[in-house]
Amino acid sequence: MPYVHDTLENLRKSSPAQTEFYQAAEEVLECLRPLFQHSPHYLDHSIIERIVEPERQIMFRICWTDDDGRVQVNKGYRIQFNSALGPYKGGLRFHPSVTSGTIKFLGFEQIFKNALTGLPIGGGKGGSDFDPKGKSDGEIMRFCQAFMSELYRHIGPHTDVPAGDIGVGGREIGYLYGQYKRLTGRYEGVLTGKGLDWGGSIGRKEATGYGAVYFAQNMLEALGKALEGKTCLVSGAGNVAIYTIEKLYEMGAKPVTCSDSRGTLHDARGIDLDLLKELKEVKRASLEAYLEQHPEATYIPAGEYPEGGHAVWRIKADAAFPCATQNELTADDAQALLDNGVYCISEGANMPSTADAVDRFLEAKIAYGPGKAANAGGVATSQLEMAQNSSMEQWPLEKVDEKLKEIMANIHRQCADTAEEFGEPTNLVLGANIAGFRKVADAMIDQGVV
Ligand SMILES: NC(=O)C1=CN([C@@H]2O[C@H](COP(=O)(O)OP(=O)(O)OC[C@H]3O[C@@H](n4cnc5c(N)ncnc54)[C@H](OP(=O)(O)O)[C@@H]3O)[C@@H](O)[C@H]2O)C=CC1
Ligand SMILES: O=C(O)CCC(=O)C(=O)O
Repeated sequence: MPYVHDTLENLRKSSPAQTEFYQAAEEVLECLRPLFQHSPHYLDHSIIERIVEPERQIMFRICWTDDDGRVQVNKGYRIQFNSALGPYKGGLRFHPSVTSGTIKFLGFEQIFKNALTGLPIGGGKGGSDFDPKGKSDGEIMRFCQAFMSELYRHIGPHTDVPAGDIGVGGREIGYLYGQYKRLTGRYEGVLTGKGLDWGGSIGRKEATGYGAVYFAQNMLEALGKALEGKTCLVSGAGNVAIYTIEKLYEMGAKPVTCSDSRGTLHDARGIDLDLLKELKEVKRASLEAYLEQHPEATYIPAGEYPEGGHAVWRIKADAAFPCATQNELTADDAQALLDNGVYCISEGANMPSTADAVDRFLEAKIAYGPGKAANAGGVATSQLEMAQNSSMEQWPLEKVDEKLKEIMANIHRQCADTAEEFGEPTNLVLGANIAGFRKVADAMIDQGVV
């Protein structure tokens, strides 16, 4: 199919250093080949050339003062990728590894993820190369205020609604919101993930992790299995990992690992969730401190596997939940998981498996839920927060959780039905990409050449 090949070639030339974006685009476009055979009109409308090009990219300088009185400078980004289905929606990532390519890949994935939710939200993403680690509360606040001093010009409750991602949680959303309010004088739903007393939705903090577990449950139910009694591997120790672990316990499963950038924690009796929350949400400490209360657990420092593999994926289990970051799970890790009998993978993180790892899972025909489907519960609940803000309401947990369950079941059904329609019933990557693309592409055609 020359169109797919040519578009990828052009991207390779026009985005030379954006390897993660290229990886994400290649996966989506390769999955679309059977769709174009069946529906060539998408090619006549040049949808693939248009969909890989962001509608707008904003890059800006952030100057802030550290606790020693020195002026620090960081880069800020917001990408407004596609608004065919609604206002741009997607998180902000603060991490030293962030480049324009990182934000571009995340924004691209967000288009299809948001489409799969069935809610009226377009795709966007943003962030900075600012490193929150080791910074005081005052430094975090001054950085967030400086970041918002530029961002506020580009966002609004009906244009672009940012939220959290790596390095951006409730504390940062609070400082960002305060500065938006100061600059604009408006109290409105311009960010999601807000505090529950000032416009936040009950259940948003938990939603990405809970949603990834609901997605796993949907995949297992289709196979006549359940999560109850299963041993589970979780990577990461942040927002998504913590609430994945919480929901796994509620489902009667046993999560035995979590990890951070320094290493992996393995507690064969099950991770002590209260202690994990205290270490990560309150003290912002390293996982090693867990051993002070649980000396029988093991801590494996990162770098143990010289070929780039990760200890968290080398432990015998039934299901795995990658919840840390992109490309954290390599082909060797995938093989180790398969060799150890893992038959269900639900991705809480965005693009955590390398392309080769995804191929191994698809070849093995295990239950594999790609991030853009499995972790969509977070952004979906953000849209529920927007709906509550618009109507000046706050819904009870039961209502939010019921909707989240329904949305995740719907996403699973769409992915599975579309995979079936295109003759690969176990391939939810194909199903997610075609189902998400079709919604956005149809809306783009309806709205003309803009
Ligand atoms: N928050 C949300 O609602 C959503 C998040 N996601 C995705 O989920 C993933 C996790 O996000 P979230 O939990 O919010 O972020 P947090 O910042 O809360 O946690 C991130 C976790 O991942 C670890 N981590 C980050 N980068 C690396 C790295 N390069 N190597 C090893 N470990 C790393 C961190 O360890 P350390 O603290 O040591 O850096 C930390 O434990 C990301 O891929 C994000 O895009 C997807 C959908 C929604
Ligand atoms: O809640 C949101 O708006 C976005 C969450 C997010 O960044 C993601 O889905 O990757």
